[in-house]
Amino acid sequence: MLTHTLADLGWSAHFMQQLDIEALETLQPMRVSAVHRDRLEAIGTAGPAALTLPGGQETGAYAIGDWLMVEPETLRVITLLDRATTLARRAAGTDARQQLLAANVDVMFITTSCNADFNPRRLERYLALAEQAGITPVLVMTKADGCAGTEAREDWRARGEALMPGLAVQLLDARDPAQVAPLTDWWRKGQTAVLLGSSGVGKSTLANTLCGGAQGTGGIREDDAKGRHTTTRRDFLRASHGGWLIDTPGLRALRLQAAEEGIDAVFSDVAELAEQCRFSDCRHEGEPGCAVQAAIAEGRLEADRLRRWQKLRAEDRRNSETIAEARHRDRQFGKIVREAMRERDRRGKS
Ligand SMILES: Nc1nc2c(ncn2[C@@H]2O[C@H](COP(=O)(O)OP(=O)(O)OP(=O)(O)O)[C@@H](O)[C@H]2O)c(=O)[nH]1
Ligand SMILES: [Zn+2]
Repeated sequence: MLTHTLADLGWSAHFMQQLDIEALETLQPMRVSAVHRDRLEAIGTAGPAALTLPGGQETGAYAIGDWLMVEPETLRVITLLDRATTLARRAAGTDARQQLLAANVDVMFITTSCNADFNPRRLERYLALAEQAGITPVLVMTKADGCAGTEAREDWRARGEALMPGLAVQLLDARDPAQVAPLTDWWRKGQTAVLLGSSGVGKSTLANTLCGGAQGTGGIREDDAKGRHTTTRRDFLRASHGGWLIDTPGLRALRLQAAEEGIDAVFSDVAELAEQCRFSDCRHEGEPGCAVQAAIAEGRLEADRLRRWQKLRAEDRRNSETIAEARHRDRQFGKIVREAMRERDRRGKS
């Protein structure tokens, strides 16, 4: 059986410093590799294990990639360590609760193709998400083999690089291991990456090339309890260079929320200009002394980029407001419940 050191699994000072000597001597760190409704799967230096939760706890509070301190004999989860990074999304429908998708992610491979899939608005959303979460984004542009010549390739690269100042961009054929290998420049041994991108851009192909055929697209075949073959998807994959890839369906299409700082990081060129406007509440719509409009007039900034920044900020504000409103509603509901209980107590006493 393949065993890993803690460093192989992504352990770092961030987690170490949360522990005292006693915890280090008596408990064992393990990393969550799968979250099921009733149990967790995790990997430690002694290998993989299924873990039980302390009485009555649900697995919803845990995410793939989490670090836990576990009692070695009983395999009981004792503590969940503070995350270095968190990826979450709003639960479906009107429910504004957060659904955890992945924890302790270092790199986000934002995947698009050198064709009509390339959509700045969508890609900027993903970039803002990464920036907001403190995860390094890398733009992976697949199907570069379809480009007609070097000029076309460089054209695509330039379009990728224009999405955010300083963005790392990699053009490649997702099926070719040699072209995929440079991604490890941003994704070292023990580090954890996620794949984001729309359907058909080559995420499964990329996962396959990165992690070796068996673990990618179709999942692995396992015998279930009745001896049947079942194909299970694995969401926590080990790449050949020793990095980890979290590839869960929920992650593949994330929506933006409460990401104002992330958005401004992606549009730092526009945000910096906006700070130089004469009026601090400048709407950049023709007010005097508008540095943004001046930059557009001088050809230093694309007018489209300003529009996309404004739209994204507005969208984020809308989504974030609904969360705040939902929290308010929850508090109101809690108040009603407490009042009802007090009323019941009063009646009980009289
Ligand atoms: N020529 C070429 N084809 C590619 C490349 N990457 C992916 N493909 C092909 O594109 C198709 C879609 O790739 P997938 O890996 O299934 O895409 P996906 O992003 O996983 O799609 P979903 O599972 O729907 O999210 C497949 O036929 C791949 O073989 C590439 O870099 N070059
Ligand atoms: Zn302005």
